Amino acid sequence: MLPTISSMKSLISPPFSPLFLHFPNTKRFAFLSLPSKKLNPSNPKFLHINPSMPSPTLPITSIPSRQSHTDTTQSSSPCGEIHVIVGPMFAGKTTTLLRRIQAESNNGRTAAVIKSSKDTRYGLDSIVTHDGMKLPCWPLANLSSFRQKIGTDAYDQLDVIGIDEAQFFEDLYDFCCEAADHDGKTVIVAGLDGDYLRRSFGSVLDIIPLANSVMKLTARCELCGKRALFTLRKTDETQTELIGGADVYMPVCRQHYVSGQVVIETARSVLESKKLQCGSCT
Ligand SMILES: Nc1ncnc2c1ncn2[C@@H]1O[C@H](COP(=O)(O)OP(=O)(O)O)[C@@H](O)[C@H]1O
Ligand SMILES: Cc1cn([C@H]2C[C@H](O)[C@@H](COP(=O)(O)O)O2)c(=O)[nH]c1=O
Ligand SMILES: [Zn+2]
Repeated sequence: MLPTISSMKSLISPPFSPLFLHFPNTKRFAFLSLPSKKLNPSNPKFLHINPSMPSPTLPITSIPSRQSHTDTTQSSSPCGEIHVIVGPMFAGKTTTLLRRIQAESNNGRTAAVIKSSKDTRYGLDSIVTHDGMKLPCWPLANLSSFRQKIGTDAYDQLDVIGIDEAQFFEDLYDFCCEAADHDGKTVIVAGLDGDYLRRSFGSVLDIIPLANSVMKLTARCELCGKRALFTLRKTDETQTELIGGADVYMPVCRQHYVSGQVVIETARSVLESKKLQCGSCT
């Protein structure tokens, strides 16, 4: 069963700033406020996205190990990286982003995480996964405001920038170019590749040519348990951007996406013809 917001609160210990810089005698990984059982590397959930979920479908390339990271402090010209995590809703994108950020932080790198301020589901200043893991973040309307929001000095000291809900940022491409190519940051981006109609969503697919690695995750089809590649919208709303969770969306396999869309579209046209008939009665 998914945790409710109130039960999630009991998992949360949020006294941390979204950005932890070099504090003497302070381990920088402390800034993650995850349930401790999930932070324990001996817990199988730590190493695998979720035993209840299928493993990721073939990554185009896998995210490289820490050893392969360029040490930007040794280099005269900064050399950043871009890693992209995509998939339908409930696939574990936020979970993966969060674990990756934690791993970077454990390796002594300084990290900050950004999410879109459009998503106010769990309060503005936290990223929360569908199963209740949480970390502080910078809620922003656009990425170009990030440097000014955290301050230039803090930005310069950052090694790693995580971006969640990347589909909502119009300036994703320019920000990633600038951060990785010019500023030497490692940028880890998580977002939906497709919307509920399986159309390319925002600029997520545009940054694939910039990326060091791309990982497509899958969820479990809510109707048959097979790998879910797509997100089905259960309501009749048609705008592209519609914030919601399991109340509005469900992960589905290809077969159930197609049959689900047929059901939803048939229901919609029946309702519309009923409305028309009613209108002609009066
Ligand atoms: N149909 C579902 N409804 C609600 N939660 C789900 C569903 N399927 C999987 N989950 C949970 O969501 C978790 C993934 O959450 P999260 O990392 O926030 O995914 P994403 O960012 O891809 O939407 C899974 O580990 C699982 O516990
Ligand atoms: C498919 C689809 C999703 N959205 C919204 C719904 C959620 O608020 C986010 C996705 O969150 P997650 O971390 O990937 O679970 O995007 C939307 O606005 N339009 C869509 O078509
Ligand atoms: Zn299915």
